[in-house]
Amino acid sequence: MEIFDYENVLLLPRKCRVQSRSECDSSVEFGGRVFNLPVVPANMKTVVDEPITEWLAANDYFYVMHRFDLDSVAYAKRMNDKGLFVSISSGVKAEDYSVIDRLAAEGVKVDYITIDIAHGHAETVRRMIEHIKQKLPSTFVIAGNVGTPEAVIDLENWGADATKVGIGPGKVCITRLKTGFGTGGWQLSALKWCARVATKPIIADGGIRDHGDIAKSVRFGACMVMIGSLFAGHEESPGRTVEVDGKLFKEYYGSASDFNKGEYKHVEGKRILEPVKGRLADTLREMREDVQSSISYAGGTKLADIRKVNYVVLGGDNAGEHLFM
Ligand SMILES: NC(=O)C1=CN([C@@H]2O[C@H](COP(=O)(O)OP(=O)(O)OC[C@H]3O[C@@H](n4cnc5c(N)ncnc54)[C@H](OP(=O)(O)O)[C@@H]3O)[C@@H](O)[C@H]2O)C=CC1
Ligand SMILES: Nc1nc2c(ncn2[C@@H]2O[C@H](COP(=O)(O)O)[C@@H](O)[C@H]2O)c(=O)[nH]1
Repeated sequence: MEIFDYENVLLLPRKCRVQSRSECDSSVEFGGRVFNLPVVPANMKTVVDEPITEWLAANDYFYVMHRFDLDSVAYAKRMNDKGLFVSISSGVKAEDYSVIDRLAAEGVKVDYITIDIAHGHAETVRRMIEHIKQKLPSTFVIAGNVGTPEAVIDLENWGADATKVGIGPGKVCITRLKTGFGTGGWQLSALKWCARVATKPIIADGGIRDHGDIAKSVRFGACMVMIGSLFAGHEESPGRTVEVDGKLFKEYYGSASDFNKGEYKHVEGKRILEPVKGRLADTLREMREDVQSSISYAGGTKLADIRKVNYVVLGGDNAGEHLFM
């Protein structure tokens, strides 16, 4: 099996078919809606909050609200009242079942639910998928996180409408160090491996360091790409602003860090500082331009055309050119 990651793969251009990159369509259909970009900010407390998710929904970007210190039912109702689509997160504990029950009992419309736990290839996730499908049958269910084809096959068979792939590639992740497991360091080839068996959309989650990594994720099978660190350092990001030597930073911490959990138990995340880098809308505009450019290099006009390109693996035992997946 080939092992590679974002930093040692490059995609190969094909003859250009457009006169301007503005002709390239970066939009993606996901769960019955069309979004401007195949990109979603991570459902983490230092990445999204209510105002950011409102802005994303109102401007045709996909979002997943986090589930920490939040009344998800009240949040979903507020989004309903504003006429915005609802996309929330769920765990698998008793309190998460009661959230689903309340949403159903109170008739709250929920468009997307992401079941998001550390080790998503688990019977607990199977039971939660079944519960959501029974109580909220029209809700699109995303389940994860996983890192193997076996897990993708199981989650799909258990009723998930999409799976989220990535165990440990995140910038504030320490799962690899604490447990010895994960896809950190080979996330892109793990994605490729999972996409080969998937029959439903995959969200590639974690490890994106540059905008070009979005096109690489699409090339290797992602329909959507979840990003934390690249979004965490904006002026409106919810993380605390910290000044160091006259420079402004935003706090970015893992959902499984003691900073998020409030205690040091089963900690698999850390805290870092991200330099403040302007407004979120400007980054999204630049990402869109970069993805449009990626599509043009792929010799295409739409996102799916990126899937057709060849690639090279730079350095290491797997180095060489690859004609197809
Ligand atoms: N993508 C990634 O690499 C990772 C992401 N995270 C993120 O951190 C957040 C918190 O995750 P998590 O702690 O799972 O959520 P929760 O604290 O909601 O825990 C979910 C449930 O799963 C159990 N659980 C968690 N990990 C394992 C495991 N390895 N084996 C068996 N049971 C487990 C927990 O029990 P108990 O705590 O008693 O074991 C708990 O009952 C999530 O948003 C998650 O996505 C966390 C780690 C890795
Ligand atoms: N192992 C851990 N992974 C975590 C934790 N908190 C979040 N995450 C994952 O990271 C991505 C974001 O990755 P990035 O490289 O874009 O910054 C996020 O979507 C989660 O899947 C954690 O505490 N431990």
